[in-house]
Amino acid sequence: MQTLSTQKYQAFPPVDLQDRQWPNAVIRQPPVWMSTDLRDGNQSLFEPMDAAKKLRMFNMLCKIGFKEIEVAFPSASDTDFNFVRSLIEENHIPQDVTIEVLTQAREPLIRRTMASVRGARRVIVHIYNALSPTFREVVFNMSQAEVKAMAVEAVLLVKSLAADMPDTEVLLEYSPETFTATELAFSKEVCDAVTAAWEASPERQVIINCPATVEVASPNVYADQIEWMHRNLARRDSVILSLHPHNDRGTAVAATELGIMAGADRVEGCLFGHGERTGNVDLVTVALNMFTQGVDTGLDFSDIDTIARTVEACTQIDVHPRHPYAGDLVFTAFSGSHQDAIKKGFASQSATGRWNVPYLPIDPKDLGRNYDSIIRVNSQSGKGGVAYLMEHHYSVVMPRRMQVEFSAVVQQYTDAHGSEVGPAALWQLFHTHYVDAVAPMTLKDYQLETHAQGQAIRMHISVDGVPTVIRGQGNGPVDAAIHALQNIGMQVQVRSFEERSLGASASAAEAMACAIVEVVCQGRVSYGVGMDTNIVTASIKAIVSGMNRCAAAPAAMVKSA
Ligand SMILES: CC(=O)SCCNC(=O)CCNC(=O)[C@H](O)C(C)(C)COP(=O)(O)OP(=O)(O)OC[C@H]1O[C@@H](n2cnc3c(N)ncnc32)[C@H](O)[C@@H]1OP(=O)(O)O
Ligand SMILES: CC(C)C(=O)C(=O)O
Ligand SMILES: [Mg+2]
Repeated sequence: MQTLSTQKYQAFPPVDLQDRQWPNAVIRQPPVWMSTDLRDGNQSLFEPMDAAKKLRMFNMLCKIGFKEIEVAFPSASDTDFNFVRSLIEENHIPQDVTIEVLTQAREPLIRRTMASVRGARRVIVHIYNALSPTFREVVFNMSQAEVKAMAVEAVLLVKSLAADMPDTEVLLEYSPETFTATELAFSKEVCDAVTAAWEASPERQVIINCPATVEVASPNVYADQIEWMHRNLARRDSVILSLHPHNDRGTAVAATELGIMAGADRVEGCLFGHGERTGNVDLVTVALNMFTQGVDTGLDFSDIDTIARTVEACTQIDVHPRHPYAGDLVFTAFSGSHQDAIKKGFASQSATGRWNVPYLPIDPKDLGRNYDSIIRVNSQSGKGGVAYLMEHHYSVVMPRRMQVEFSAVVQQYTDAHGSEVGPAALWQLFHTHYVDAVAPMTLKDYQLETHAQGQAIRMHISVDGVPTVIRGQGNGPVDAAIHALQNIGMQVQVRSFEERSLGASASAAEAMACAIVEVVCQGRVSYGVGMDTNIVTASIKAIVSGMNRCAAAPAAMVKSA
């Protein structure tokens, strides 16, 4: 095996911030959200979105509630330029939404960018240049002063071009690209120069966006970097401090949350974490994390499935089934103890409305998802999940001991088949093992008569194919049937008896009565189930089913009386 050298990499140096405040902060307000799905998200697709997809995504972002949307890099292509033009000329931009456009800090690109937004009511012009030592040395071959001048000249150019567009309110955003890998003091120096060149004031704020262009350290380091900027930037009241985390280390969500705690006002990212390489921060997760802490985020993810399907259609990339909140499997519990706890949690929801269901940090209903997919049954499942599905889909409420008995049946099935068993297959198993347990004894028909002492029954049964008529009396039909069976020498008793009508969801069995009896027969105990439109017939069938199951039960499935 090849031994990799640890000399190749080095630890990121900690930020010198002795009295950091962010660890004690609590997020109580949402940040300003900015979606860059149509820019950073779009530049990283195999097939960038065409105009129709971009418009579909734009409309959805507006519907979710984003008020700032980076719609393009207009100098990159005619597609992007024309998309901005069409948004403006065809009046697609709601009054309360501000579009944003990105450009490198280069004169021709800035001019083209400004041309693209002519006529807009309000626009954020976003310029960037990389500040880190590697970029200064390797990409630009420039000194710190030259890189700083590049940023300032770009700001002055935007300012003068904006002055020629009196009908358009132009806001400035500046990003020191590669912020996380840049000396903090130098980032501040350039950002302060930008703020001054723009003549930012509390009434004319500038957005200073500090990107983790590449995530290079643990999220607490990003938080330190942001708090350092928050405390040291000049004219802080004239600055909207913004985050733009990427997810190279898989910690973009954490970095964003800590960055907000550290003083940031605004967050840029993409739905489901689309974006360059490992993606931008996932705004769905960040916002819903906040929502689960009681923060009103201003973003509406109450139909998360439609949002996910739309993003998939536009990006041609699937949302992972385990993606937080939106993945197909996130509201699914397979393992037995989880299913049991969730079932109990649902049953005990209090009137206070406070969500308190084990294993589920959010109510699936708040995302427009239903409970159907929550509990699924495979070989890791236990009685709780099986019982939940039978009750939820078919209104069959099994007594606890029956749950144990039936889950052993299901376990045998899943062990043999190795795959998930859905509600329909469970229903089939339930029929096979209980409702259809009609041998060796079968009930053909019966007649009941009411007497002063109670009821008399005459039952036509067959045992091992031999037809027999039996008779008995009792204080009710079930009691009479038991006596009829005992009268021919059958050792049978009913230990518990329950009946209920099956709900409308039991499609195959609408208006059916379901009787469940716990029968003791020949020293064995088993449950029997009878279903019929007539409640008495269902009860007698249940007794027969229980006796047949006692007769057939292998030793391992028999529980002693
Ligand atoms: C981190 C981010 O996501 S930044 C956004 C990145 N997005 C994109 O680049 C998508 C769209 N980009 C494009 O269409 C093109 O790259 C353009 C139009 C911006 C530029 O195209 P070109 O001029 O052909 O340059 P190219 O694509 O090779 O980019 C490299 C050039 O950009 C320069 N550059 C890179 N970043 C910046 C910057 N922020 N400001 C100024 N120049 C920059 C490099 O120094 C290099 O210049 P050089 O050719 O003089 O050495
Ligand atoms: C242009 C900037 C904001 C960017 O996308 C990045 O640094 O990741
Ligand atoms: Mg980016």
